[in-house]
Amino acid sequence: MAPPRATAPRRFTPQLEGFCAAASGLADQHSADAILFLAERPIDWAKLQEAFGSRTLLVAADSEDQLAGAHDDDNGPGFDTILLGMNDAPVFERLTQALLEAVADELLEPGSKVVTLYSSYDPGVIDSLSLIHLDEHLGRLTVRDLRRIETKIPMETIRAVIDLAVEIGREGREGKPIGTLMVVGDHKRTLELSKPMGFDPVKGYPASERSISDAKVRDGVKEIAQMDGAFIISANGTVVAAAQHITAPASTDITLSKGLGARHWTAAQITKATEAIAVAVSSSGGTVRVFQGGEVVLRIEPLERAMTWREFESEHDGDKEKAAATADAKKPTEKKASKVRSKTPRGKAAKAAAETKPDDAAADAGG
Ligand SMILES: Nc1ncnc2c1ncn2[C@@H]1O[C@H](COP(=O)(O)OP(=O)(O)OP(=O)(O)O)[C@@H](O)[C@H]1O
Repeated sequence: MAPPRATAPRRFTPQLEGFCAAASGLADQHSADAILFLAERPIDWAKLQEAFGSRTLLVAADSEDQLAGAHDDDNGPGFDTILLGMNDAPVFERLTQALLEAVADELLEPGSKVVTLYSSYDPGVIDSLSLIHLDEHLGRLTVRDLRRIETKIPMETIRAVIDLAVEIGREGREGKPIGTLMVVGDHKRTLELSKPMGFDPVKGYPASERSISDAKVRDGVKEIAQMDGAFIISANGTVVAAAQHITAPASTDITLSKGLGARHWTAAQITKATEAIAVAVSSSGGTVRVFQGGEVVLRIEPLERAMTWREFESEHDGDKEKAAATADAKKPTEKKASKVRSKTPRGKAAKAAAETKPDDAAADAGG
């Protein structure tokens, strides 16, 4: 394990000044959307802001100590901050996580260009600069990303459901976009918080004919997804019920971005009330959002290139996690994915996105 990084304030050295100027120049030359500063200790934040002028600056760090004074509620300059808690991870993993979280918190668009400033050779000294195109960088969804969704539900089931959701979001049905909601795991409790909306098309079929690992069942799910309501899927991947109205209680400590309606609030609420994971496909745009514990933990954008489940080799424990290339990855028009873990203090931009409370959403959705 790496030693904890020092948190004594860093001097604004001529080298740091030089890197800030270089980052600003690079950002201007490439019309970058933001500059991400990976801080390892507090800094003269006012000077940092001065160095970047009106350019959008995000500050990421592993601990609150390292961000001391950088928040807008600290009488500091008020940067958007991202808390990582990945002290012993290699710098490129921390950068990736910072970018993913910035997308999750809507501080960055998934297709943004970002100049990053960080320390890679000399701990605590800013000595490196990169220009990152998020489309390319976040397009590789790793098994490790999914492992961050801590759950008892087998990864195979989660991956199969996400693959299916991504297909539904991309393809729609008969040329029309469709949205849907799939609630996975903790199905007994979820059933208690649901009621049929009418005809349940999977009722009466034996469990062996309702497994989402079966291509025919996946086709059936795509067909049924046009109907109102949610699918309830057990942890082992059996479609337990379809066209269900989820009646999970509204929770006051859920916040979602403005624009997300009843389907997404339902996903947040059912995952707050149970151990389930919910996968929502938006009918407007095909974005897939994965919810756990009442919040979005993964967002997959309907981008142009293939989504790949990349084999990931852990640098920490030597574990080699096999991600079989899915059938999806071989299809020519597949989407790319970006990953989200919402555990950061939400920044200014996210707040500016005027988050709504459940009651507002219910009103928006007409009930
Ligand atoms: N409590 C619920 N249980 C199951 N399905 C629901 C529930 N609430 C809404 N839905 C489904 O979500 C559909 C879309 O609702 P709404 O447009 O308000 O959601 P949304 O979050 O804005 O999703 P989208 O981005 O797809 O429009 C409804 O027609 C219904 O099928």
